[in-house]
Amino acid sequence: MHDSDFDVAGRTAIVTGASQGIGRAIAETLATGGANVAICSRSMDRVGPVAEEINDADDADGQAIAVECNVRERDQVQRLVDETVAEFGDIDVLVNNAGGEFVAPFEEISANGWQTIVDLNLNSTVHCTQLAGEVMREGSGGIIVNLSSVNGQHAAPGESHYGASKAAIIRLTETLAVEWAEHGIRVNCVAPGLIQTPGVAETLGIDSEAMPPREATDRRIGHAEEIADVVRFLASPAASFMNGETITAKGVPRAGNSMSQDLGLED
Ligand SMILES: CCCCCCCCC/C=C/C(=O)SCCNC(=O)CCNC(=O)[C@H](O)C(C)(C)COP(=O)(O)OP(=O)(O)OC[C@H]1O[C@@H](n2cnc3c(N)ncnc32)[C@H](O)[C@@H]1OP(=O)(O)O
Ligand SMILES: NC(=O)C1=CN([C@@H]2O[C@H](COP(=O)(O)OP(=O)(O)OC[C@H]3O[C@@H](n4cnc5c(N)ncnc54)[C@H](OP(=O)(O)O)[C@@H]3O)[C@@H](O)[C@H]2O)C=CC1
Repeated sequence: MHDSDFDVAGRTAIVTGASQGIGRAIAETLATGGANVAICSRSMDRVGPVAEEINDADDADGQAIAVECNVRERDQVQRLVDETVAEFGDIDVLVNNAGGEFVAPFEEISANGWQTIVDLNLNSTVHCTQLAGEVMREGSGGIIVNLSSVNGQHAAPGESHYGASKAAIIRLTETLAVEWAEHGIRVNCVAPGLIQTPGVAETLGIDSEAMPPREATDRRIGHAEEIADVVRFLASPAASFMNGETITAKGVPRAGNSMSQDLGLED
């Protein structure tokens, strides 16, 4: 009989942007599975309590450290990598989760506005992947999971900067899967549909109290934990034959951009 291996126990994972939302759920899920996690956000006041909560939790076997790091700044990413190695000895998994956007028509996005979103989503992924990847290449390989979006796969109005940066992440994932296979590094990607997070609540004003449970199969907005579980799969040996892939997680399959449908902007 085949014994499946979804185990992440004993691994060390960096999760960027983990003070709330999807990143926080990923950190909690990996730690519950026994992984040690190094989590970051721009503010120690916000990310520190998440690490404390993980370290205090009875059901999380893994340990957590919090690092203040703006992933748009390469020198700060280097410190995140160095502190992770100093604390846990190695980096097995990198989850490039930190990201964000504002919604605006293309003609109203200034040069700095465009640069900000590309830096936040794409260039931050480059910094983290190059610097953590160096540790992985010098060691015994590793696993990288990038966060794209259905907006990186399909067009949506007001999302030109975000969509372009998230589409680029998909192609970067595919390219690195080819380039770094010889180093024992797997690189995959998750493309979520609309997920209820504090960031989305802030951007779109969606009420988090009205969420149907995860078991519901109707048209609905997703839970952060439903993305975290996909990431945990990709971070485990069960995904050993997956490299360069993008897994879409958007609930009931529909053609086109599910987000605008979720928001009632399309049938
Ligand atoms: C069909 C429907 C589907 C709708 C589909 C909806 C999809 C939702 C999917 C969700 C995806 C997510 O990532 S959810 C998570 C999203 N949540 C967040 O991103 C919340 C956090 N947001 C932020 O921190 C900010 O919004 C963000 C801009 C990203 C970073 O802020 P910063 O302080 O670094 O930057 P700022 O200095 O404020 O701004 C930098 C430049 O950007 C410009 N800028 C900032 N906000 C702007 C705005 N609303 N409109 C125009 N321009 C803007 C500023 O004017 C500046 O340019 P100049 O004036 O020229 O200097
Ligand atoms: N929610 C959704 O519907 C979807 C989300 N995604 C993607 O999933 C990821 C997470 O989204 P979501 O959880 O909704 O986002 P949130 O806005 O809820 O959380 C974003 C997290 O990233 C951190 N962060 C933001 N900027 C930086 C930075 N420069 N450096 C370090 N940390 C940063 C924030 O912490 P702090 O403010 O403390 O710095 C926070 O912890 C993003 O890449 C997003 O694009 C993709 C598709 C859909």
